[in-house]
Formats: sequence, structure tokens, C-alpha cells
Amino acid sequence: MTDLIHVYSEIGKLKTVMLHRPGKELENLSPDILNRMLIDDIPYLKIAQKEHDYFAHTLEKQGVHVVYLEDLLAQSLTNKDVRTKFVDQLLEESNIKKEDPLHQLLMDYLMALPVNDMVKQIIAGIRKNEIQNITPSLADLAEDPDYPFYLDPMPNVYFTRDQQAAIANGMTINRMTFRARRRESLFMETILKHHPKFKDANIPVWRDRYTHGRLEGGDELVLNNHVLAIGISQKTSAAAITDLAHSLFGHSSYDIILAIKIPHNHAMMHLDTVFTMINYDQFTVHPFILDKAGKIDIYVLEQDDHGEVKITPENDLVKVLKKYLHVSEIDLIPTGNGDPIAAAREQWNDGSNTLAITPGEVVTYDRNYVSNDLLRKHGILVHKIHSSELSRGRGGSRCMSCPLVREDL
Ligand SMILES: NC(=O)NCCC[C@H](N)C(=O)O
Repeated sequence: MTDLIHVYSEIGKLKTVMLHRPGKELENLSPDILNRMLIDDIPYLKIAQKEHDYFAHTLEKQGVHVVYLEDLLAQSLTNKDVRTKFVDQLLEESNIKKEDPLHQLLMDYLMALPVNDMVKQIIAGIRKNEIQNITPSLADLAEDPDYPFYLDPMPNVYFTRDQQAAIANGMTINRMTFRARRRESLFMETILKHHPKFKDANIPVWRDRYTHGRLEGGDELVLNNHVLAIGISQKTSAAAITDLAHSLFGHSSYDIILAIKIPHNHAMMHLDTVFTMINYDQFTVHPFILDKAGKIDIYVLEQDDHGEVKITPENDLVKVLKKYLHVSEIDLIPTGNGDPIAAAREQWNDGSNTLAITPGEVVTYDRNYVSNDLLRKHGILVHKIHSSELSRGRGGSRCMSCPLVREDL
């Protein structure tokens, strides 16, 4: 049987990818909650869906099999007991505890829906006015009665790169940094446990969503079949990287992690917002992450002879990449062609965030035309996708896609 999860590079021909088509969760955004929801503006749903369909279609035209997180989840929840446990956990994680009468009310409401609709509703959130609460509790009446939701929306689910990520034949099911995204990784955990195709496939979970430390897929770059690059970032902690090293080294083909420290801010929240691999020896890079001498803090984690993790500090990105990828040259292609304004503008709209679908062939946002022109000058084949609305969530083509299977190089 071919692996259901098989990702040994960033650039091997993409065979299967998991997306989420944005839904009503985007219409449950309002200015009051934007900041907490980690979204910078309210995308217009109709156009966001159109843009997302175009993205999916662009991938399909290149022979990629597109699957949807929401469909896989619904297929995992056909059994009523499994569904009950899932909803129960989801409500608990939404801070609606069993002792609260609301728990049963929402449970009844969700369980009465056809499973596909239930999944969509959970992602969209539940507004108070959608449910008849005939015996409101004191908390319902007195505590924040103007707050519109019983269940908060999950507007970031369309960034399927982050809640989980494939490495080799396994996955990390991620413990997300901010509360707004914590619940999202319950979906993939449920798929691996209960989906008819995945449940008996013995897919290794390199790190689960309950383990100490924070890890997000936007920081996980699979450089080749034994080297990873992982961002030490706003969203991924050094503790989680250390833990992942212990889990992978000796238990997989992976024996080297390049931990790259990037600025901790919203614009550059993950490593893939400032650095992505697009060919054997070519990378996009946001010039602002390098100092004047072109240096950046890198910690090389390797297994020593006693099975311990050895850490070597480095700071020369090109030198480190050459050494660990065994290539003689590295072509770092600067976002916005290095122009201070174009670089900042295009990086903000994910001009560094490229999805490679085969070596030297990428999918990018059309709005980042300076970066796209430069990619072409460097010999890269660029498939542009529309980006007026999708980009408002602060993620690009790599963030919006979770590769499940890539061909080996
Ligand atoms: N890998 C990525 O950079 N993903 C983009 C995530 C954007 C989302 N609004 C977030 O803040 O988590």
C-alpha cells in the first residue's frame, strides 16, 4: 500500500494536498474580535471562496489530488459515539464545561445536524441568536450578555499548513500558540484516529497537541529526507523543537534540525512567511530577517554518538544550507527584489510564502508582482492565484495547503 502520508521534501512533485474551503466563519468576524482572531481585516466571503476555488483548481490542473479537511473530518465522525465524544471535547476546549447547562444545549443542537453541516457549523461558530435557550442560566443572563457567540468562529482553519504538518510518513498534530487556533488541531487528531482510511494506517504522530511547548506547521520546513528547518518564532518555541528532535532522531530518517530564529511579530509569524524552499538550491527569503552582514541565528540540532541532541550555533544561512543540503551554490531570492518598500509590502501579503509543486515550480499570489517577476528571472515557473480577499487572513499559498503526499526526489 502506498503511504497516506509521505512528505520527504518541500519540493517533490505534490501528489495530495489538504485544504479547507473558507466558509461562514469569515462572516462571523467583526471588528471587535479581529485582533483576538489573528485576522487583520474581514475577507468578503463570496470572493474569498472564488479565489480559494481557483487555488484548488490551479493545483488540480497540475495533477494534484485535492482533499478537504472538512470532508475528511465529517467522514471520521459517522459513528455516533465518536461524534458525541468529539463534540464533547470540542465544547470542553471551547470552555463550555459539562456542568454548564449550555453544554447539553449545544450538544443537542450540533448532534441533530447532518454530519457535514455539523462540521461546517463548528468551524463557523454558533451565534447566540441561532439557538433557543429557553432556560438561560445566571451566567447566560448576567455575564457578557452582549457577546454574540456561544461558540467562537475559527476563521483561520483555511491555513491548513499550521494545525498539523506532515514529516516523512508521520505528522505533528500541533499545540497552537494562541487560544483562537487551539481547537483546530483536534480535527486532524480525530481524522488519524477515526477516518476509515487513516485509522488503521499506523501513522506516526511525532508530537501531539497535548505536549508542552508550541509548534505550528508554518515553522516546519522539510528540506530533504533527513534535514528539517524549523522556525523559532512567535508561534513555535525552542522547547517544542527540542521535543520534536527527541521524537524524530533515531525513530525516523531525520537526524538534523536547523532551528532558525526569526523576529517574533505578526507579520513574520512563521518561518514560511519569510523563507521557503522552491528548488534544490533556491529559496525565497525576506531580506529583513538577515542582518547587514547577511547573518541570522541558526542552531543546528544533531544526534551525537550517545544518542543525545548536540546543538551547534551558526549564523551563515548560505553556508549552513550548502553544508547540510550538499549543494555547491545557494540562490536566495529576496522578496520584493530587496527594495525596502516593495519587500515590506509584498512580505506583508505573503510574497515570501511560496508553495512548491515540483522543483522550480510554485504557486504564489498575483498581487506580489515584484517578487513574482524576480522568481521568473531566476528561472522559476510561477502559477499566480487571485489574492484580494484570501490575503487578508495573513497567509499565502504555502500557509493554505497541507501536503499529505509528495513524490520522492
Ligand atoms: N503558515 C502561516 O504563516 N500561516 C498563516 C496563519 C495566519 C493566521 N491568521 C494566524 O495568525 O495564525
